[in-house]
This record gives sequence, structure tokens and C-alpha cells, in this order.
Amino acid sequence: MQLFSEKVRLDLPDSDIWYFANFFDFKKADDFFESLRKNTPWQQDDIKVFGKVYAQPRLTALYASNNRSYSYSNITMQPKPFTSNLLEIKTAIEEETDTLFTTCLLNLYRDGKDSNGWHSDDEKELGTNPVIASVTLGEERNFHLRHKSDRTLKHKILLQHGSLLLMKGETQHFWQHQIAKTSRNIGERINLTFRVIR
Ligand SMILES: O=C(O)CCC(=O)C(=O)O
Ligand SMILES: [Fe+2]
Repeated sequence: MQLFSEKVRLDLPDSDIWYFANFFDFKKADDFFESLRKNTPWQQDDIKVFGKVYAQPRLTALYASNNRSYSYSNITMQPKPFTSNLLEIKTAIEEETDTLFTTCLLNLYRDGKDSNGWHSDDEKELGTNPVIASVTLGEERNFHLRHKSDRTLKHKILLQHGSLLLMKGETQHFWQHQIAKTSRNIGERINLTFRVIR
């Protein structure tokens, strides 16, 4: 199913980040997009930022092979059991990364106004040095990285349809990431981030 996938390590200090451009071929990625778009129970939660309540600027869903919840930005999500599509994606990624993932957070960016603000994936349930495997389906978006203490260190990478971005090691200690809004007239993007929560 998987074609040869070129694997590139980002040349950034204090990080261990890998990019696989065509992890899934376009046909496979199209099929996953259609199915996940239609069959996922997308929800929009409220987040609290400095005491004010906002609708989160994207839709989400949580799946897991256990019953562990995931909490971030004052939201606690309870997982649903994995579907066969998600298990197929998870298995392909586990083979590549030698990691057994328990949990997948899905994000749906409906258009360029949807976004994901600067953060690290450093919630305590992820443990130290978490492995985060992030799949992009649909519209491509820029993924921005900035170093937490040396703000001159920045990088952006265009996450393409069918790609896999892998973050591990000390990356979350030293770097933040975001998906910024864009005024370009763009389509929907689904992002899946596989994580380990025990
Ligand atoms: O959409 C993306 O590529 C990033 C998602 C993300 O950073 C997250 O869900 O923690
Ligand atoms: Fe993240």
C-alpha cells in the first residue's frame, strides 16, 4: 500500500523531527480523507483563554484503544474506540516509527480561518519526550516551529496531502508549533496526531 516514502530530518537544534512527504499515496490519502470527513463525529469545544471563552477555531474528535481522557486548553476529551480506517492508518505509522500508539486526536480545519495557536504537546499524560505522529489529509497547510528560548530560531514546513510529520526526543521541551490562519481561499484539512497515553 505504501509507496517509497522519502524521509527527511529537519535540521533544527534541540529537536528530533522527521518529514515523510508521501507517506500515503494520493489515492489512499483521498480515500481516508473522504471517509474520515464523513464518518467522524466532529465537535467544536469552547476554550478558555485568559478567562474569556471562545469557540475553538477548528473541529476535533478523540479516539483511543484505552479509556484515558486527554486534556488541553481547559478541555477534557473522552475517547471513542478506533474505527477500521483509523486502525489501518495507525498500523502503517506504528510500523514506520516502532511506536505503539494508544490515542489519536483528529483536527478538522474547515478553511483558512481555522487554526491551532502556538503550543507544545507537553501535557503531563503524554510523559517526557513524547512521540507524536501527525498525518495530513486534504488541503496543505504550513506548520510553523519556533524555539522557546531562542526566538531567532524559526522554521516552517508545508504539510502535504498524505504526509507524516514525526516529532520525538526533546522536541516538545524546546519548541512550540502552530497552524496559523491564512487569508488564502483554501479547502478543508484533516490532521491526525497519534500519541501514547497510558
Ligand atoms: O494540525 C496540525 O498539523 C497540528 C495539530 C497539533 O499541533 C495538535 O493537535 O497538537
Ligand atoms: Fe500540537
